[in-house]
Amino acid sequence: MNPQQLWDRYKTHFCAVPSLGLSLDISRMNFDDGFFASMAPAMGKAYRAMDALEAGAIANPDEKRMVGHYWLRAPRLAPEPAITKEIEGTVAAIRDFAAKVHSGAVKPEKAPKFTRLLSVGIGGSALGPEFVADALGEPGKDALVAHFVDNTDPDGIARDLEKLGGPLDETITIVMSKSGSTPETRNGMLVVAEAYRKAGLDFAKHAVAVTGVGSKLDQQVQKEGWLARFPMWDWVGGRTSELSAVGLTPGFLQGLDMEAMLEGAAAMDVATRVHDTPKNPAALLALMWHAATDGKGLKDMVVLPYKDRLLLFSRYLQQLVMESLGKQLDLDGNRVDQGISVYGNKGSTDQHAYVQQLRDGVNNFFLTFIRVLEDGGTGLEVEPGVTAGDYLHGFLLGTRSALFANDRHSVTITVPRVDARTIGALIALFERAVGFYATLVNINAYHQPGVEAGKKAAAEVLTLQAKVVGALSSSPQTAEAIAAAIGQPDDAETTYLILQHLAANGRIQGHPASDPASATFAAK
Ligand SMILES: O=P(O)(O)OC[C@H]1O[C@H](O)[C@H](O)[C@@H](O)[C@@H]1O
Repeated sequence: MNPQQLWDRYKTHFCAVPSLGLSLDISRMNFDDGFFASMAPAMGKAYRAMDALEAGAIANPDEKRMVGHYWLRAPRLAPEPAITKEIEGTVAAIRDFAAKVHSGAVKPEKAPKFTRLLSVGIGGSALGPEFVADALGEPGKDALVAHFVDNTDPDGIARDLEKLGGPLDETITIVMSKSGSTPETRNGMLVVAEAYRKAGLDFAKHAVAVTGVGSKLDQQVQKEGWLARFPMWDWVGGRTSELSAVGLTPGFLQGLDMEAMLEGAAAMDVATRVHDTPKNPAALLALMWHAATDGKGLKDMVVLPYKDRLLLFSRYLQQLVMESLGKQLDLDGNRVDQGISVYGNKGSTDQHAYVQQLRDGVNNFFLTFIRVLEDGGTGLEVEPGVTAGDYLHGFLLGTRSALFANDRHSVTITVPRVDARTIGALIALFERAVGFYATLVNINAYHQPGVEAGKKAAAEVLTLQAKVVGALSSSPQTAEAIAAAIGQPDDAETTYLILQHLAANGRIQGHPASDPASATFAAK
C-alpha cells in the first residue's frame, strides 16, 4: 500500500466520537474490501444481543444473571425502577460520604482528618481503581492520597503500609470485595487491621466496605460498625465494576472528578449503541480483533499508550479482555478454547525493551496505540522548535510506521487528553468491544469458571498443609514418608513443597539435601 492509498484508507475508515474528541483509526489493520459486508450478519447479531443485555436479559446464562454495567452511567436505562433508585442512591451516598471525609465531618478516631486512603481488594476490585488513581491522581493535590493492597503477600502488604508514609490514624481503609469472601482480600484486611491495632487504633473506626449485601464481609461490617458500606450488585461483574461503588468510593475519596468519568462513559455508551458499524468505535474494535485473530485468538493484543498516566491501562485491560474472552466452551457447549492475550506498558519506554521483537521477530500480535493529543507538563524546547512531547508523538508515529512497513498491524485510538471524562470513555469503549466480540465468537463474556479451579486447588493445598503439619514429629522424616503416613502418597510432591516453604519460614525444622527425596523435616 503506497502512502496515498494509506491516507485514503485512513479517511475512509476514520471513526470519530465528536462529543468526546476521541477517534479510532483502523486503516493499518489487515482487512479486505469485503470484510465488513461478510461480518454484517454476525455484527447484527452482536447488536441485538447487546440491546437485549441492556434491556435486562439474562446475558450471563451460566450464573443466571443480568449484566448491568451500562446502567451505572445511565441509571434511567435500568430495566427496573428499583435498580435505577439503587444506582442513583449509591452514587449520591458515596459522593456525600466523601464530602464529609474531606470536610472532617467524618473523621478518624484520634486525628482531626483523614489524609490518605488504603484500598484492599484484588482483580476487579483493584485493577480499575489502581489504574484510575494512577491516571488521574495529582501528587500533592489529591484530597486523599491513594494506596493499594492487592495481594496476600505479607512482604508486599508490609511495603504497601510503609509506602503510606505517615501514621495510620489519618488513613481510611476501603475493603472491596463483591463476593466478600475472596481469601487474598480477607488476608490483606486482617494484616491491615492488625497494623491499626498495633498503632492503638480501632480498625472499624477507619474502615469502609464495598461488597454484596449480606456477604460475609458485609456481616462483619455490620457487626463491627464500620464507618460506611456501599453495595456491589450481582448484575455488575468485577471486571466491569469501575463505575460502580468499587471505582467510585476510592475515586470520590481521592477527590477525582468521578461525575465526569460517569459522563464520559455515558457519552461513549451513546456512541457505541448505534447499529451503524462505520460510526461505532466499539463495533469496529471488536471486528478488528476478529480480523486480526481470525476469531480464534491467533494473535495477541499489545496495548501501547504513549502516555505515562496510562501505564496501568494494559493491566486493567488484561483482566477485562482475558477473563471475559478466555473460555474453553462456547454458548452451545462446544470446545473452542477462545481468548485474546493482552500485554503492554507504555511508549516510548517499551521501544527500548520488547519492540525489537515486535518489529523483527515472531509476528503473532496486533497493536493498539493510544495517542494523547495534549502533552501536559512543560513545553520546554529540548531542541529548537521541538519539545519532549513532540518526541513522544514522533516516536509513536515512527514506531507505528516502522511496524506497519514490516507487516505488523495496529489500531490507533486518539484522545484529547487524559482526564476523568476520557478515562470513563476508554473504559466504556473496551467494555462494549469485549461484549460485541463475545457474541461474534459465541461465548459468555460474563462468567469466569476457570478461576474457580485454581481457588479450589489452593484450598486443597491448605487442607493438605494442616494434615502434613499434624503428621510431623520430633524425628526427621522425608516428604514421601509423611505423605504416605497421612494416606496421600500421590501428594508427595505437594507435601515436599509445603514442607520446604514452612521450613524456609522457620515454622518447622528442615534438613535440606541435594535431592527432594532425601530432605527431611521435623516439628520444631
Ligand atoms: O470482588 P471479589 O469478589 O473479591 O472478587 C475479586 C476477583 O476475584 C475473582 O477471582 C474473579 O475471577 C474476579 O473476576 C474478581 O474480580
